[in-house]
Amino acid sequence: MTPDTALDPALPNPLAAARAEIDALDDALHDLVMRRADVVARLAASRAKAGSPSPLRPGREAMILRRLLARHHGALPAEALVRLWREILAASSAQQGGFTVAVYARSPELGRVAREHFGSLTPLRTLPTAARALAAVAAGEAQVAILPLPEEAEAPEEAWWTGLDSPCLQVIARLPFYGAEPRPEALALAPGAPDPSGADRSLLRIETTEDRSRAQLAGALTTAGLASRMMQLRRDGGVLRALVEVDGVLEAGDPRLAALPVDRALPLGFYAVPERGDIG
Ligand SMILES: O=C(O)C(=O)C[C@]1(C(=O)O)C=C[C@@H](O)C=C1
Repeated sequence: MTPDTALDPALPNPLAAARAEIDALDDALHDLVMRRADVVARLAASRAKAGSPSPLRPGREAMILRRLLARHHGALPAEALVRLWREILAASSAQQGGFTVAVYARSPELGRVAREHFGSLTPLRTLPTAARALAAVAAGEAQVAILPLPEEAEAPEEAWWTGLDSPCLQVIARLPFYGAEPRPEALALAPGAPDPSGADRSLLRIETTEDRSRAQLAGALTTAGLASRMMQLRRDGGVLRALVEVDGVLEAGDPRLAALPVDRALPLGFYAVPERGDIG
């Protein structure tokens, strides 16, 4: 079967011929999807991932999507490819026991971002605050929390990162993973460490009781080998807290943290750098 840009007018019924070709392709796709699910079933039965709170591996998912996007061509929009695979990956997690997602949908768009990422069948629980979503995960009622990406201008009570109890809960993904359309962004948090994707960024909370300027903190971070891509500052009583984004994977025990002249430097997790491709 050679791909063509037009139906073949030489055929007695070009529409029927194209539909027969689509039916054959659907059967081949269906066979492959069923084969993929068999491999996932073997993976689940092998207990290779036993003991983890959920089957979700966002770093591995990011690697799969990046690889497919890099080889993608033709008429199917890349965004449609990602939507198809998000459903496949969600179904694959469901096959392995699944998980529930607690969403602080500060805006309806954020709920939509969560739904698109986790597919149409993953249970989503919408909660009225970030604290309630985090508490649902801490209590085991959900395995993943979706919270708005922090912004410096937001009200103090919205700044959930200032009290995040890491490493009990860590940032594991940034949503949406793909798409050029402006949408509110979210972070996914879960118990346990995230899995690296090969192109990641980490979040770090630093705390100090000394009065430091943004430039002083940025300088100290650079000296320690942790040049910040983004920094948000909060002053609360006598404590200055900064949320810092750095390139790469930063985990507890990293020697660069000990070099920082602050009272506390707490890694909050990391996420696969989203693919911001053009949507044709
Ligand atoms: O690789 C795994 O650990 C899997 O569980 C398989 C798989 C997949 O379907 O490719 C499913 C869910 C994970 O989030 C990542 C990948």
